[in-house]
Amino acid sequence: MVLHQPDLEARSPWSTNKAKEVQISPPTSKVEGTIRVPGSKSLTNRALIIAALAEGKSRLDGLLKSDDSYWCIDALTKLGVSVVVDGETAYVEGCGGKWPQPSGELYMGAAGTIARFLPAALAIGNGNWEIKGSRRLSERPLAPLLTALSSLGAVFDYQEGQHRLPYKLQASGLAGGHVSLPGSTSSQFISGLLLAAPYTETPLTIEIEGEIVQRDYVQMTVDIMRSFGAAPQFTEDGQSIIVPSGTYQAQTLQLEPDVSTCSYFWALAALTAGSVRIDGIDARRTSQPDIEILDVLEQMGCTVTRGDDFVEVQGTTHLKGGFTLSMKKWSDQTLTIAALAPFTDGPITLTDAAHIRHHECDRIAAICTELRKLGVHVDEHEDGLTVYPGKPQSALVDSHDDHRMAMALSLIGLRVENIRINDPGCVSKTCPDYFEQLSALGVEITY
Ligand SMILES: O=C(O)C1=C[C@@H](OP(=O)(O)O)[C@@H](O)[C@H](O)C1
Ligand SMILES: C=C(OP(=O)(O)O)C(=O)O
Repeated sequence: MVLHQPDLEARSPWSTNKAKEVQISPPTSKVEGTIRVPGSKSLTNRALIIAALAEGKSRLDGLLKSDDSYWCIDALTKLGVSVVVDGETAYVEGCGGKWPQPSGELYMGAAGTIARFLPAALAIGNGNWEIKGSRRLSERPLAPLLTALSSLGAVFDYQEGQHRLPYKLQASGLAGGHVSLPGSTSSQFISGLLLAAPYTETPLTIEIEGEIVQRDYVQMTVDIMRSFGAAPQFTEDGQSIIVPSGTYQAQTLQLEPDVSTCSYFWALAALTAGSVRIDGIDARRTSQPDIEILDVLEQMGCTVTRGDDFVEVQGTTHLKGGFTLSMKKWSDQTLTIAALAPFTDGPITLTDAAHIRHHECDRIAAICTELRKLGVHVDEHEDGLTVYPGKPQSALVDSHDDHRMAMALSLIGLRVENIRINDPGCVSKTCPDYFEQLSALGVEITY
C-alpha cells in the first residue's frame, strides 16, 4: 500500500513523535477524567502577530506549543521581534508596526494561519522577504489575499507559480481605501488583511464578495483586534469591515484551550460511554466555532455539561445518527463527525465543506478513502460525504500528513482492535502530545 510521504521539514522542535506507525486499541477500563488541552492555534497565532505589531510588551498565557505556533514565533523572531517563551507563556516585545529586520527568509511550516496572516503584516512595513512553506502549504490557495495586497501596493515575485509559495515580497507600505476579496475558499484571507489593516496609510474598508466560509473566525479576528485597542466595525449588512487607522497596544491575554482539539477528547467520551471534562472553556462565550460539536454530541444522545469554565461530555451506549449537517461554519469538525458516524444508528451527511479539499490534504477525498479501507460504507460528494453505520474492521490507515486525519482516525481505534495509523507525529501541527493524552485516559497506544 502506498502511504503519503510526510513533509518532515515542517515538523518543528516542538514535534517529538517520530514513530512510523501507531496502533490503537479500545480502553480496557471506563474512561473518566479531567484533562488540559493546549491553547487555541487560532488565538495563539493571531495574538502573537498582533502583539508583535503592537506598542509595548505583551504577555500571552495559555500559548499553544506546536508546529503552527513554533513557525509563527520563528518568523517573528527572524523579523527582529523578541518573543520569549517560558512554559505556556510568551512575552512579546512589539515593534510598533516597524519590523526591525527588513530582509530575510521566512518559513511558514504547514500553517495556513501564518501563510494567510503574515503577508499583510509584512506589507505594511518596508523590506524584502523571501517566503517559503511546506510542500502542501505551497499548493494551498493564496490568490485572493495576494491579489488584494498587490492592489494596495505590495509587490510579489513568484518563484514557482502565480500566487503560490514560494515568493519574494517587496514591501513599502499599504495604501488604505477600499479593497474587495472573496471569502468562499478561506476566511483566513479576510482575517489576514484585517490584522494589518490599522497600519495602512489611510483607513481601510474590506468588502467581502459573496459568502465567507467559517465566518466566525473573522469575528474572532475582529474581537482580538479590539482587545489590543483597534476598532474594526462590520457594516450593517455584514459584507464590509471598516478599519480605522491606529496602533495596537500591548496586552496581557489568557488564551483559551483549542476547542478543535477538545473535540477528539469529547468524542472519546461519546464513543466509550465514558466522561471527559476539559477546563478553561466557557462554551456559551467562546469565539471558537468548533464548539458547535457539543450540540451534535447532544443530538447523538450524549449529556453535555457547560460550566462557566469547563465542559464535560458524558457518552452513551447508543449513539444516534440519521441527520444532515452543514459544516460551512465549523468545517474542521467534518473529520471528527465522519469518524463518529459509523458507530451511530443512521447515516450522517455532512455538506457545504468543499473548501476543506484545500486544507492540509483534500480532506473529503482522504477521509472517504481511509474509511473505506476500514470497511465503512461512504458516499463522497463534491462538498462533503455521507457515512453509513457499520462495524469498521482493523486496518492500516493513512494520516495524509494531516493532524486532523490522524486524530479523527484514532477515534475508530476506541471501538475496534488494532487500528494502525502511519506517521502519528503529524499531530504536532496543533497537539504534539495527543497520543500521550489518549494513553493517559486508558486508551491502548503502541508504537
Ligand atoms: O482563522 C483561523 O484560525 C482558521 C480558519 C479556518 O480556515 P479556512 O477559513 O481557511 O477554512 C480553519 O479551518 C482553520 O483551522 C483556522
Ligand atoms: C485547516 C486547518 O489549518 P490551517 O490553519 O493550516 O488552515 C486545520 O487546523 O484544520
